[in-house]
Amino acid sequence: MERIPFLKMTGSGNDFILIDNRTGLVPLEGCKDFVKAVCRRKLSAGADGVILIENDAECDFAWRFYNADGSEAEMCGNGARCAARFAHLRGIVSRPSMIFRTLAGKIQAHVDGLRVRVQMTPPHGYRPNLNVVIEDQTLRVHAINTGVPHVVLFADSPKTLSQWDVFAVGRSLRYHSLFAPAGTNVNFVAVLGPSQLKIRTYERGVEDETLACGTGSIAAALIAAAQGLVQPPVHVETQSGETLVIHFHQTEEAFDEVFLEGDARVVYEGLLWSETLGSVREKQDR
Ligand SMILES: N[C@@H](CCC[C@H](N)C(=O)O)C(=O)O
Repeated sequence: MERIPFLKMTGSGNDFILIDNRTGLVPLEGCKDFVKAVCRRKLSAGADGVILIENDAECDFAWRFYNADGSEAEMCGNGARCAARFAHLRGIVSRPSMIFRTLAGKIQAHVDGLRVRVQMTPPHGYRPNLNVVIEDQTLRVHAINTGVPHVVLFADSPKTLSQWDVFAVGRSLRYHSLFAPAGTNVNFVAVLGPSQLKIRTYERGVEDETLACGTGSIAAALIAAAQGLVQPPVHVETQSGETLVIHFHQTEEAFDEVFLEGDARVVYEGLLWSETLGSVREKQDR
């Protein structure tokens, strides 16, 4: 394999490896192993996911988004913000406004320096007030699909939120039969004010708590609004300490005009060497 140029970017603590794949440097078939290898922290560049920028006949570009475990996801809000800034920085799209294709649908984005705002596809599959039994406790959760599936649980206070065992509870809900076969991302949320939330997210495909999740923050804002707890625009404080802003219109039947806004930063640029990928693969195979 040749050396592959990439940018490492972070969307509020959700980190990604972005590759301009318009010439097919990374073959899409069988790229699960490649993704798993490059996302392994300490053994490679390490990231929550990989974004491949591809050609598209109709949009400015298309993307393929992969979680760290190699699974492909329909959407990623923080990744979408990084992809838009990457496309602008790399001259793939010279205009600050662009449209790109994802498996969830077309995404419009606007880049203003570090700040990127993306318009999301319409949320669907809202299932409020589900009582879910895990081990000896019954949890009240609310489900929604904001491009990928999410559930939201509300904590009584920021202190309760900080004490929650996000890994254990998140993992139990992620694999709960109620959300099978796709599984779900799991968001733990505290209300801080009339337009302010704090969030912790267990991410499907990373299989751990991440420092931020864009579609999860949107799910939290929409569900909190539906429950009468907040009003837009909603500021969501993530585990990285950075804040995401969620804009939307709420009607009696639906939410529309849903936007996610926040910073998308470049951490470094580099070349992936195949020797690293090879050694990681050998270790995984053992
Ligand atoms: N972190 C992302 C969501 C990425 C996809 C997710 N892990 C899944 O597989 O559903 C975001 O910022 O939205």
